[in-house]
Amino acid sequence: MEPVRLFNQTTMQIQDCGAKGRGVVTTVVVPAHTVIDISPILLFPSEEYSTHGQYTQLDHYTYRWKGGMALALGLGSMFNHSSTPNVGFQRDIDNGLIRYSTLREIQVGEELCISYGPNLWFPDMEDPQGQNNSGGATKEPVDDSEDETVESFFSRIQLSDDDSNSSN
Ligand SMILES: C[S@@+](CC[C@H](N)C(=O)[O-])C[C@H]1O[C@@H](n2cnc3c(N)ncnc32)[C@H](O)[C@@H]1O
Repeated sequence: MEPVRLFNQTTMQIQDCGAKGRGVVTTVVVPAHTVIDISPILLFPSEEYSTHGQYTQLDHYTYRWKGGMALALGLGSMFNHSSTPNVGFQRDIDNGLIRYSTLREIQVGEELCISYGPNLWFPDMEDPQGQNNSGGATKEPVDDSEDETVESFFSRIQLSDDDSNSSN
């Protein structure tokens, strides 16, 4: 696939990311803590999702949401997973939106990835030896408490630092 420039996102492109399929890549340096996308969501009520949606391609793209499962329209559905994400996201339930922001400075040509949480339903190509790399697990999308915000990301990093200090 040839990289596709987006009309509404002049600094991002969708491109082939090998075994992960399509992904989002930046064509400029993006500073840390920059909101890079706000995706409106399409809500599938719980009953409709459990009867139909979960048996379709939608199941690879939806986020857990209050009252059902949500499809992020636009760029939000194109972010691949990384266990060391460079993008965090925050659900805005009241407004039916997901906000995506960078967790660190991102360089030209880097892929933008979010964390899907601990229960992956595919083998993780970014982390083949990873402990969450259970490929084929039942999909269990992250819930609200697991949203990777800039704040939660940095507090998690802080915890890891503490852990490694204590084991030294
Ligand atoms: C929300 S979609 C992301 C966009 C998708 N790559 C596409 O081309 O439409 C999620 C799917 O992307 C693939 N994917 C995402 N992150 C991956 C990773 N780290 N390793 C392997 N596959 C990944 C998996 O097939 C997953 O079901």
